[in-house]
Order: sequence, then C-alpha cells, then structure tokens
Amino acid sequence: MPKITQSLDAEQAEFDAKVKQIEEWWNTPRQAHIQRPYSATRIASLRGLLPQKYASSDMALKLWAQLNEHRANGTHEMTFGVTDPIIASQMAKYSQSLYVSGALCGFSEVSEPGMDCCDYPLDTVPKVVDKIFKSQCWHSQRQNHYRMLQSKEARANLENWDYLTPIVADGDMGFGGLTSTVKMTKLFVEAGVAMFHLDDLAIGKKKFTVGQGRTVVPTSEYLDRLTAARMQIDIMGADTMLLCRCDVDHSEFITDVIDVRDHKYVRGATLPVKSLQETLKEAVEAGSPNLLTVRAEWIASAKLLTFDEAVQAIATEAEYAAYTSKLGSGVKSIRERRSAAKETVSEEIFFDWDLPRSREGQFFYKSCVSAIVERALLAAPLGDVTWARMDMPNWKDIVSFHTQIREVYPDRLFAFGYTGDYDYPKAGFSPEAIKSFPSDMAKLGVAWQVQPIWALQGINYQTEKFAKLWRERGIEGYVEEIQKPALATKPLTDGFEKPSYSGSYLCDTFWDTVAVRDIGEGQGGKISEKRIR
Ligand SMILES: C[C@](O)(C(=O)O)[C@H](CC(=O)O)C(=O)O
Repeated sequence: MPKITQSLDAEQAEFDAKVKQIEEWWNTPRQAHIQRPYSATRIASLRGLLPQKYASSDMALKLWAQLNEHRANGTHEMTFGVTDPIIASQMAKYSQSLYVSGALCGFSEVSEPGMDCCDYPLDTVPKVVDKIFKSQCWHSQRQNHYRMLQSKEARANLENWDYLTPIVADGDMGFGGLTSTVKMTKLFVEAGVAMFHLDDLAIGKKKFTVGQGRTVVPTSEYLDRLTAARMQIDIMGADTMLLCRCDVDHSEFITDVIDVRDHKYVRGATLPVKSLQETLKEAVEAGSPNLLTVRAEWIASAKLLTFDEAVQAIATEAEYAAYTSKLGSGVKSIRERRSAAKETVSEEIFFDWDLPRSREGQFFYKSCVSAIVERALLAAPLGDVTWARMDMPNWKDIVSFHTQIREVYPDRLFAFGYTGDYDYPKAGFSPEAIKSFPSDMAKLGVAWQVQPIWALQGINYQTEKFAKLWRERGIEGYVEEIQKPALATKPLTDGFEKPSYSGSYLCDTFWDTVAVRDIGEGQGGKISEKRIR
C-alpha cells in the first residue's frame, strides 16, 4: 500500500480549507437556521479523504424550496405513504413528495411481517428509499430519452412529468444506540432521501396493542439522536433535511428520569401503597384472571400525580402560590421541587415515582402540550421541520402547539401525519372542518402533510374490489373496467399506450447504440441519434 507523501504543511492547509468550506456551507440559506453543538473542525476531522456528492442533497434542496414556498403562501404539500415504485411513479403526477412509511415497510418489505413495532433491521426503510429513488431516476431517464427522440413540435403535445419527487422517510427512533442512528443516516443519504424523521420513542417499547400509551426517552437522549443524525449528514456534506418528530402526545411512560428537564412531567404515587410490581406479582400468584384490571385498580389506588399536582392537591391556595413563586422560572429538578415544597407547604408531600414503575422499569409520565412544546423547542435548532405526532387530532392542542413554537421560530416548517385510525367525528370535526383541516393547518405553518398508511386501507380496498371483479367477470371485466379506461387516458399517460411505461424505446436505443459499430451509422433506420436530429 503506497504511503501518502503529502507534506504536513500541505495536509494542514487542505484541512484548514475544508474547515472554511464547511463554515461557509453552514452559512448558506439552507443551513443557516441549524445550530450545532460541535465545530466545523470536528466535522472536517471526521471526514474521509474522498469527496462525495449525494443526490440526497439535490432532493433535499428541492423539498426545502417547495416547503418554504408553501410556508410563505400558507399552503401545503399533501402526500401519502408508499413502498412500491409503480405507485410512486403515478403519485409523481399529483404529489410534490413521497413518504416511505416504517409501518408499511414492516408489513410489506420484510420477510417476517408484523405490527408497527419497529423491530425490523435498520436498513429496511433505506432500502425501500433506494428502490424508489432508482425507479424515479429511471422514469426520468426514459421520459427524457423519449422526448429527445421527438421533434420540438411533437414534444409540445407530450406530457412531461417530474418523476424526481423528493422522498421523505421514516427513521423511527434510529434503530439502536447512536452508532445505529449514524449508520441508518448514512444509508438514507446514500439512498437519495430528501428528508427523514427521528422520534423520541423508546426502542423495543413501541406497543400499541396492550391498551397502554407510548414510551418516550429522556429529552437528552432524543436530542442526542437528532445530533447523531445531523453529525452524520454533516460528515457527508449533504443538505439532507431532518424532521424532528415528537411522540409525547398520548405517551404514558418515560424510560428514565436522568434528565431534570423531564422531572416536572414524571408521575408518582401520592399514597404510600405497595408497588405496582409487587401488586401484580401477588395477583399472578393468586391466579388473578385479569391483570389489566389489577393494574387499573392499583393506578387508581396510588393516586398518580406529578410532583406539582401533588403539591397543589395538598397545599392551600396561598401555599401553592408560595411554592410556585419559590420555584421561579427555569428548569427545576425533583430535588429542588421537594425543597421548595418543604419551605412553603405545611403538610408533608408524599410522592414516590418508583412505586408505579413498570416491569421494564419505565416511569409514569404526563403527556401534555407544554411537554411537547418544550421538547420541540429544544430539538428545533438541530433539524429543519417539526412534527408533533398525535394519536387523535385535537384542534385546540394543534393550534396551541404550533402557535407556541412559531412565537420562538416564526419561520418554522411543520409536518403532520393523518394517522389511519383517526376518528374525526369523535374528535369533534364536522364534515366542513375535516374538509378545511389541511388548509387550516397550512395557515399554522404545517407545510408538509401525509397520510402515512394509505396503502393499508387504500390498496387493500382497491385490490379487494379488483379481485372480486376478476373472480366474477374474468378477462371481460378486466377489459371493461381496467384496460379500456386506462387506455382512454391521454396519450403517453401510463395506461400502457405505445410507447409504453415499460421504457421499451430506451432498451431499443441501447441496442441501436451498441449495434452502430456493426451495422454502421445510418443503416437499419432505427439509430436513435438520427431520430434526435
Ligand atoms: C408515520 C408512522 O410512523 C409510519 O410508520 O408510517 C406511523 C403511522 C401510523 O401509525 O398511522 C405513526 O404515525 O406512528
């Protein structure tokens, strides 16, 4: 292996130039809002010596421009979840972006399908992004080639689609420790993603079926995840966008109390009862048929509250006012809260956050808008877009959240997911309110909106309908209901009129181009170069 013979001075000069280039890049309009806790020197030192350029940057810059235009106009992009390149090709005609959903990938892109527990390998979603992005490039190539086979006049009558639709993808919680997040980020950037999201959910605790809420990680762990992803994007010198998703809405647990910023939302028992785990163990030993009921009864008996709620429940009005004024503003740990209560409240406050801990050690947590706002504000400088994921749309909370964030970051871009199970009437939405929901949100800066799991309802529904038709009417049904309407669409749509979606003209030209050597330019009458001229 040859040694690098560059002088130390040359090496230093090259390194200093790289640092300068990174600093200049971080000052570009696309990057200027991002605040990193590390230096350009650190990033330069983490780079390899082979400079790379990633299509992810081009796609991100495109999405960045689209979304900022929407924000400025109070409009929005509306897309849905997809894992299939064919579906993606048709979406390109109406959507400015695509979404690769983790839940969908978990159902259809793995050999062992299952519920959205995020238990598939970290490269699952990046591989789907790669597949779709390559198909977008191919569609763009075949369309461009077909156009260039036509005269300028003929081209005026052809549809001309932008197949290079920016892809937004689901990075869930980063799939492990920080090195996993770094590796997943690298795969996403290499695959051509425009933006991906990371959330604050706990790995291995994404449970939706047991009637319990979500589990979030401490604020510090969430910020570390985002920082790890941002660092890797910077190492790659990419403009890839990072979407900071926060899952505090409807979360019931937090994995740890290590971060004092979370203390005010941790719930504890306010009565000196037996611990939840002891109670459940005894119930199992006694052969109790329904542990969920035992758990619910225990929760009621322990009177779970946050520390501040516990103080309020016991203190007089004057004492509680003295307590809050003693606490003052800023982040206060549980220790500081206890000592403020000791000084201001006559009765002793019983508060124990260990008694309710779950079998896996989780602490009970109080989900509320202020908790989401606090996290989102801390996360915002590391990313480009903010998404407060909701289990059920709550218009009051939506307005409150976005307004509070915009007070601090007026130009913030937001995302929103129309989770498949939303029961809009139950959430108080009239048919008119459902209709105007997307544009009402756009006015709050929610420029990117997605129905992530459309395929579950949509493809199932459409396929079931077609399977029935096929079963009942066979090829006649196909011809009448599929082929004819598809062919009746305008020329060169993807209903399979010639020259077709298959890109046959592209491989014809490959063959022609190669055969030129044997048959001679101008012979055979199919030389694509001739046709172009
Ligand atoms: C966006 C999401 O992460 C997904 O995997 O598509 C899911 C979708 C859903 O549950 O509807 C989520 O919002 O958690």
